[in-house]
Amino acid sequence: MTAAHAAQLIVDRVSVRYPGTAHAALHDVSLTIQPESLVVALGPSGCGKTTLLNLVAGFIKPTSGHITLDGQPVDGPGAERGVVFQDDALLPWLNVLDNVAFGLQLRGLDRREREVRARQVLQQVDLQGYAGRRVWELSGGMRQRVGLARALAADPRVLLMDEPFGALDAFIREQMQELLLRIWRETGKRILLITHDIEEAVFLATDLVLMSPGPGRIVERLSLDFGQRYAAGESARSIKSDPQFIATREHVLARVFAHRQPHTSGA
Ligand SMILES: Nc1ncnc2c1ncn2[C@@H]1O[C@H](COP(=O)(O)OP(=O)(O)OP(=O)(O)O)[C@@H](O)[C@H]1O
Repeated sequence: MTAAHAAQLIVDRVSVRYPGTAHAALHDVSLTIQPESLVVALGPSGCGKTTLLNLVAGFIKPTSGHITLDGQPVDGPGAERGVVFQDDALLPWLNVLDNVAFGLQLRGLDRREREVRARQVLQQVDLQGYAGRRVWELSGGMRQRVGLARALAADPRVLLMDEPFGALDAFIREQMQELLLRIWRETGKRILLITHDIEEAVFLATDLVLMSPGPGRIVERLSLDFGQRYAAGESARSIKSDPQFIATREHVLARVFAHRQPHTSGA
């Protein structure tokens, strides 16, 4: 193993075919997530985004190909890969603090250590005043922040985010994107995020991977710096009204439409 491979998440020529399906859900997909990069996989429904994330999370295994994190094979779920789901997947009978601390209990930290760590990450997601609240008392955006805090609590090497803002309204969604960029800058975590929202993808990604269905595959890769500009202090409004941002968004939009599966009549 080279030193360069030691600090990367590598998806190497991975294919997945679910039993009884006509097309591979993923065909020959390769992807490298470098330190401090924020990789966004974007594509229409059915292009294999969730399959890709579930592979990296270790929830499913590839039919062929390999995945390694920092030189170690990924062959099941692990605490070094923190997952944030679209529906927050919180435990409704626990309060906010205990939801965030839950995974730490499984890892053997004592009560005091768990609480200190949970309060620290709640502060990172701007929820310091909400530790004692029940999760059903929170708005959707707040619940997603608890989900993010829970994933961060274990100090994972990679954050995996499956349409994390998909259920939120447009205003809260933008706030969450900005919060994510702030946390990314503060923690330097590698992030793999999947979305079907083009503006979100262009705004957040350092590496944008465009996917297409039938079979699910990567059709284009772009290196972008809009998220880095936000993290460096430029306002989201100024970035999103920059002609370069608009041109990139339009390019991506055209590519996504060009690769949509044709609509089957009668389907
Ligand atoms: N467990 C499964 N069994 C059989 N086929 C599956 C299974 N999971 C996904 N698929 C199929 O694999 C393909 C890719 O699905 P996947 O959910 O990864 O795509 P996606 O891009 O995340 O879609 P969406 O945006 O709708 O969630 C689709 O054709 C889907 O129907």
